[in-house]
Amino acid sequence: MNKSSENIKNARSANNEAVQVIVRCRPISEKEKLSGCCEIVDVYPNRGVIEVKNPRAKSDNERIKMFTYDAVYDSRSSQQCLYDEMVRPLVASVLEGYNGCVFAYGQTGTGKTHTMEGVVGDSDMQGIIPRAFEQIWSHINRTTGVEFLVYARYLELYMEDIRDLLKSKSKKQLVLREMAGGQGGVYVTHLHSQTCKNAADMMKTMRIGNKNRTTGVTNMNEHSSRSHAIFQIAIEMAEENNSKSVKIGKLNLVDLAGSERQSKTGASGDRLKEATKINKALSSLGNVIYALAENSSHVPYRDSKLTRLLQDSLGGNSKTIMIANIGPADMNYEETIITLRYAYRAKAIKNKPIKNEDMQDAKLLALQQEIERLKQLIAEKANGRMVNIEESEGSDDELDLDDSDDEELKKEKKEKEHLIELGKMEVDDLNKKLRNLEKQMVQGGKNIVESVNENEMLLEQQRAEIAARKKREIEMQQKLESEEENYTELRQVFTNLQQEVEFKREKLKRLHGRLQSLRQEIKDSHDEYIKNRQELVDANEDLTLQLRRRLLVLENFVPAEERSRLLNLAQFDENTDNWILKKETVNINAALRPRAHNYRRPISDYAIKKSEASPRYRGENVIELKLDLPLRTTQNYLRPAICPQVKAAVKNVIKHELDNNKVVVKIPPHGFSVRGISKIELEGRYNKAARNTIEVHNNRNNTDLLLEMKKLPLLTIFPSTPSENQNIPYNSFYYHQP
Ligand SMILES: Nc1ncnc2c1ncn2[C@@H]1O[C@H](COP(=O)(O)OP(=O)(O)OP(=O)(O)O)[C@@H](O)[C@H]1O
Repeated sequence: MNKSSENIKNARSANNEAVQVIVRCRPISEKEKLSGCCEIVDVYPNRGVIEVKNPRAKSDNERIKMFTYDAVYDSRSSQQCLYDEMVRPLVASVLEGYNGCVFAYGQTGTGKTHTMEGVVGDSDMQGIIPRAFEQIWSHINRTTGVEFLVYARYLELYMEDIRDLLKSKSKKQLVLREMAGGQGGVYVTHLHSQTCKNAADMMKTMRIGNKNRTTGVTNMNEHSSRSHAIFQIAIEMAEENNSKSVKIGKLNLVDLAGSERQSKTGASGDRLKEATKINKALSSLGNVIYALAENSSHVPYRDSKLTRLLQDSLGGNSKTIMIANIGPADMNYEETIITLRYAYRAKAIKNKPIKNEDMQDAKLLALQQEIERLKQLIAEKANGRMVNIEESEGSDDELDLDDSDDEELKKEKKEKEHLIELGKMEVDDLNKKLRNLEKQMVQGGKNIVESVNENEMLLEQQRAEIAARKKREIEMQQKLESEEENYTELRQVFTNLQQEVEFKREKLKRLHGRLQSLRQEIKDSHDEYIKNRQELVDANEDLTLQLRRRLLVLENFVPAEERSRLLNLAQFDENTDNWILKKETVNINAALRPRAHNYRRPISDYAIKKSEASPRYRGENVIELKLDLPLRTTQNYLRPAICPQVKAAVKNVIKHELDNNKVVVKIPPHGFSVRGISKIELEGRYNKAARNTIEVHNNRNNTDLLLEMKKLPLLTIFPSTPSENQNIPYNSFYYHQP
C-alpha cells in the first residue's frame, strides 16, 4: 500500500474533531459613540456565552438572543490571552505535522485584521500571525536533532481572481489544482514559496505581501475589506539520523473579506457585479458550512475558489479555528446576529485531523538528496584534481631531473595545469551551490542559547496550563447549566403541595419562555431564509433576463454557422472556472473556398415568416467568401534591427549634447522683466541627474531677479548647494520643465 492511501486510511480511522469557534467583540468605537449608538452585546467569557439585545424588539421573546461557543472574548480581552488560550495549542499541533487553519470572519470594521495581524512590532498589540511566527521559530530554535525547511506563501483572492502577493508582477497564471494521488487538498500552481530562516524573514515576507496587497489599489481600505488574504506557512521536519521520514505541518492564516450583505451598501451596476462575485465566495463558504453542519451528502466546495482553498480546513484533515468578530453597537444588530448564527452553525463541523508523516513529496527530501549528490560530486572532482596535481608535480620532477626543455612535456604540463584550474573552478561552483542549498535548511536547536530562557519556557508552560484549565472550566460550566434544571428539582424538598405547585409553575414559566425564544429564533431564521431566497430568485430573474437578451441578439444577428462554430469551440475550463474557446484547427483550403447559401441574412424567425409576403425577406443565393487569413498580423511585427555600432554612436551624440548643451530658458515664453530690464532669458544647462530639469544660473547675483523667478508658477527654486544663511541669494536654481 502506498503512503498516501495509508494516510487516507489513517484519516478515516482518526478521531473526529470539531471546528473550534470563538467569538470576539471589539470595543465600541468613537464614531459609534458620537452617533449615539448604544451597546447591545453582553459577553460572558467564563461561560462561553454571548447575549445580544434586540434594539427593536416588540415582545419579550425577541428581546434577548443567546449563543454559546467554545470561547468568547470581550472588548477588554488581550491579544496575548486569545493567542495563548486558543491558537498556541493549534500551532503546537502544526509543529507536530498537522494541518492547521485559523480564519477570521465578520462584518467590515469588527476587528478581523486587528485579530489576525494587529499592530505589528508592538509586543502587546500584535495579532495571531506575528505571534505564530514567534512560536514556530522558538520551537525550531529549541529542537535539537531535527532539520527544518520552512517556507511561506501569501495570496489574495479578489473577485474570484487569485493574486500572488509575494510575486505580484509575475505573469504566470495561478490556477487551483487538486493534489495528485488522491490525498485530497488543493494547491495553487506557480505560487511563490519564500524560504524563511527565522522569524524576521517571515515578518519581512508578510510586510512585502501587505505592501503588494495595496499597491495599485485606489482605495486601500475598501480593497482589503473586499478581498480575502491567505498567509500559508509550511514546516517540513526530518530527524537528522532518519532523513527518510519527513513530517510536514501546514498553517493557513486567513483574513476574510467583510461579510456584510451587499444589498445594504446600495451597490449597483459594476459595483453590484463586483459585490456578487465577492459575496459568491462568502456565500459559498456559508453553504459549505451549512452542508457540513447538516451532514449533507454533497458539500459544494467547488462553488468558489475560497471554499476550494479551505476544503482541508472545513470537514477535511485540518485542525481549524474560526474567529467570528462582531461589534457591540445597536446599529449593526442584524449583521451581528447573522455572524453569530453563521459561527454557531460552524460549531457542528467535524474535521479529521491527521499527521502528515512519511511525506515522499516533501521539498526537504529533494533538497537533502540534491545536497548528498553535490557532496559526492565535489568529492569525486576533488579526487580527480588531486590525481592531476600529483601527476603534474611528478612531471615537474621529471622535468627537473632531466633538466630537459622538451617542448612536448612543457605543453603537457600546461594542459594539466589548465585542467587543474578548471577542476578548481568547477569545485568552487559546486561548493557555492551546495552552500546555497544548505542555507535553505535550518538546523533545529542552533540558537538554543538565545531562545531557551528557563523563565520564558516556564511561563509558556504555565500559560498553556491556564489556557487548558480555562477551556475545561467553560466546558464544565456549559454542561452544568444544561443539567442545572434537573439538579435543582432533585435537590428540592417540598414541605407542602402548594410549594411544589409554585416551584413547578416557575419552572413551566421558564421553560415556556425558553420555548418561545426558540420559536422566535426559528421564525427569525425562517424569515432570513425567505429573504435570502428572494434575493436569489431576484438574481436568477436578472440573469435569465440577461441571458434571453443575449440569445435574442445571437439568434438574430449572428449567422447560424458562426454560432455553431462557436458552440463547437466553447468548453468549460474547470481550473479557471470559466468558459474558454478552444483553438480552431483551420483547414486552409476549406476556409478559402467560396460557399453558396440559399438564404440571405438576417435569418430570424421574423424574417422567415415575412419571406412569403415580402420580397424584401426572400431567400437569395449569397456566395460567402471567407476573408483570406493574413499571414502576419501587427502582433507579429518585429522591429527592424539596428546595428549596435549605430545605436552606440547615436547614444554618444545624445549624451554629448545633454552634457554640453547650454539651454536658453524663457520663463514664461515671452520672458519677464526685472527693474526695467525686460524679457530676460536665463541661460542654463541640462541637469544630468534629473531629466526634465534645467539648471539655471543667476550669475548676476541679483536678488530682484530671484524674487521675480520665485513668482513664476512653473519654477521650483531651491539652492544647488545648500546654504545655511538664508539671506544670501542663491546662485543656481532648477527649472522643472512642465
Ligand atoms: N479587540 C479590539 N480592541 C481594540 N481595537 C480594536 C479591536 N478590534 C478592532 N479594533 C479596532 O477597530 C478598527 C477596525 O478593525 P479592523 O481593521 O481590524 O477591522 P476588519 O474587520 O479587519 O475590517 P476590514 O473588513 O475592513 O478589513 C481598527 O481601528 C482596530 O484597531
